[in-house]
This record gives sequence, C-alpha cells and structure tokens, in this order.
Amino acid sequence: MRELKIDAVGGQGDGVAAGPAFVPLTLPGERITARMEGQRGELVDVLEASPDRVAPPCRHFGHCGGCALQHWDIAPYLDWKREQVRLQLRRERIEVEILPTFASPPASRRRVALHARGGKGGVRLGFKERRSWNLVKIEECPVAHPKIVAALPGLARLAQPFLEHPKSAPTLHVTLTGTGLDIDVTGVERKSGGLSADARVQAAMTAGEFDFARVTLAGETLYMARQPLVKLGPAIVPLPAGSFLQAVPAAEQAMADFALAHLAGAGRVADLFSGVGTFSFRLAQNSAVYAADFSEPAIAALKAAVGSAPGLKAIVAEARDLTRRPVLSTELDKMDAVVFDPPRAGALEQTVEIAKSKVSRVVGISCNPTTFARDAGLLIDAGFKLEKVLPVDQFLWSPHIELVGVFSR
Ligand SMILES: C[S@@+](CC[C@H](N)C(=O)[O-])C[C@H]1O[C@@H](n2cnc3c(N)ncnc32)[C@H](O)[C@@H]1O
Repeated sequence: MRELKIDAVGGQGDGVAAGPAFVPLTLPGERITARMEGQRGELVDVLEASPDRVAPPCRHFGHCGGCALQHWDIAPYLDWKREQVRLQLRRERIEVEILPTFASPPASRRRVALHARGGKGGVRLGFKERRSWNLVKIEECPVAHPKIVAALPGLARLAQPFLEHPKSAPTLHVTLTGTGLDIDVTGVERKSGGLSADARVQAAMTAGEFDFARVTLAGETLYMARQPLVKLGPAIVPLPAGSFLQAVPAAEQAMADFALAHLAGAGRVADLFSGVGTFSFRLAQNSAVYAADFSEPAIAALKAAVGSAPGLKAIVAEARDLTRRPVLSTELDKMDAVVFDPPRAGALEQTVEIAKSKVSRVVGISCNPTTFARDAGLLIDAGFKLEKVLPVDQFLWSPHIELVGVFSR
C-alpha cells in the first residue's frame, strides 16, 4: 500500500502521481492510498478529497468500464478535455484558440454496444468491467438515452438465442433511430452451420414482442418491422445495418453548426469520409456537395436520401477508399472548401492532397486529437492557419474527446 499525492489526470482518465503512478478514480490535489502493481494502482482510500469530487450519478460507476470520470465536477472535467486537445496540438507546436468544450447532455447517447454472456442465472447484458474482460450487468446508465435503458430487459431476451453456441460472445450494437431500435449483433460463432433456424426464429419473435425496428446478424437482416431512419439535418436517411452514426444528436448538431459557420458562401464543398451524409445534407442547403466514403452501403443510403429533402443543391456521392485513392489535388482545385472527418487513424494521404490543392477553406473533424494534430501540421506547413478548435464531449464521462478545427489560407 502506498500513500500518494495526485498531481493531474492523465490522457486515459487516471489520476497521475510522481513516479509516475497511475490510479483510476482519483483527482488532482487529492491525497490517497493505493494498492500498486508496477506503475498502476487501485484506489484504497481518499485521505484528502478534492473540492471537485462529486457523487457519481450511476451505481455501476467504478466497476463499469464505460465511464472513467463521473466523480469529477462537470466544469473541471470539461476544462480537462479542452486541455487534452491543447496538449496534443502543442506536441505538433500548434498554438490556437480552443473554445470551451461542448458538453453533451446526460441520457442523450443513441448508440451503445452491449455485451451478452450466458450463465446459470440467465443472460447477463452489460458493459466490460474496468480493465477486465468480465462483464458488468447493467441496470441503469445515465449516459444512454432512456429508451435504450428501458429496452434492456428486451435486449437481454433478444441476446438469448445468439448464445446457443458455447464459443459465441455476442455484442449487441444498439442504435436508437427515428423508427425504433436497430440492433446489429456481432460475435456469434459462424462455424458448425452458424446460427440455427430455431435461434433465428426465436430472435425474430422476441424482436416483434419488444417492437424493435430491425435486428441484423453482422449486417444480415433477421427481422425488420420498419426501416430504421435517422434525420440528418434536412434529410431522412435509411440507416444501413452496422453503419457509423454520431453517438449524440446534440454533439452532431454542434459540430455541424461550427463547420457550416466557416463555410458560408462556398459554392462547392467536398465532404470526405462522409458516412451516410451527416454533414453533406446540411452543407447541401447552401453548397453543391461531392461526398466520398469507402462504405458502399453508406454511400447508397446517402444517395437514397437525397430526394427526402427538397430544395437542396446538387449532391454527388462516390464510394471511394480515400487512403488508397485520395481525392487528388487537381480534383479538389474545383472545390471552394473541404470537410474531412476520418476514422481514428486520421487522413494522412488525403491531407497531403488537400495541402497541395488550391482550396482555401477546410474543416477537420476528428475523434482522435493525436492524428488530427499530425494532419493539421501538414495543412499549416502548406500555408493554412488553424483558426479555432471546438472540443466536443460526445462520450460523456469517458476520456474520449472529439474536435472540430477550421482552417483558412
Ligand atoms: C468518423 S466516421 C465519420 C462519418 C460521417 N462524417 C459522419 O459524421 O457520420 C469516419 C468515416 O470514414 C469512413 N472511412 C474509414 N476508412 C476510410 C477510407 N480508407 N476511405 C474512405 N472512407 C473511410 C468510414 O466508413 C466512416 O463513415
């Protein structure tokens, strides 16, 4: 057992003391005791608590790996997220105005991935434990939308047939859409014939009983009462199974508002890594849009939704791998602006082309400040100024941070 003084909260959300020693569930300024294993510790006791320590709103907090920072008052927690963005940008020697973090409200997350395990007491449905593969059975979740929380008993029933093979470890990817819950199940053992006919029927019956919109098995439709639809700006989009969707509608809107404010008056905009058109449809209210993403189902859904919003400017969408076949600088020269929103790995190859082009306005949206800082560095070297950054707290009480940065030259 060691007594430690916590100096800061590190990038993974753990308290950090001299050494370094990392102790989860602690806060800057606290004196604590911890049981240490190497550099990692488990909190035993808080001897002197921070004035910013608050009672966590969820009874699962501390065990559940979904949240790391519920014990921190919201203002210092949001400042810490902003500071994480500043630190990552500083590593690339980028100094920029960073706005206060946009805060997603509790109970607003429309997407969760729930793991299911069998056992003597029946199906357990929940999230992974902190630093373990064990499962915490979830009965409440202050982050998820109440309609998802209310559906937990039905989702546990739905998981049952997917556990028929002892090697299956199903994950239910649950999305709350405008027409009800859309559930894509992965982690089901495919050998020995895959899911049996009986299990498929049982899953479909349960889906009907609980009025789920659709159930798919790694993208294959097992049951569909209604096409899952999402409203993205002015458009209504048929969501492909297992498709990417921003986790919190309010955060999505904040990102879109910030991006669009920078692009006023742009005649043509390229929306790269467009997904199903989260930003494309909003952009197309004022600008002609070229959208590209390597997911063919996402591009098909985007195209199918164009007619749902009258009065939009032209939208052209293309399934394209932007790592292997980035949109070339010569193609981008015909655009007035570019929006890019890549996965965690960033958009190195595509950014090189943006940098070489004549485009003068760019918006970068990212779920990884480290790769964003790298890509931003390339644009700055090519004469862009990173004007402002908006940190977005889309994954409340987790260490994840998203951001939008606007560039001009
Ligand atoms: C963070 S999501 C953003 C999607 C969309 N902008 C939105 O907000 O809903 C990243 C997108 O990048 C796409 N993607 C991943 N790797 C890609 C690649 N190599 N080329 C093109 N698109 C890719 C994914 O299909 C996904 O739609």
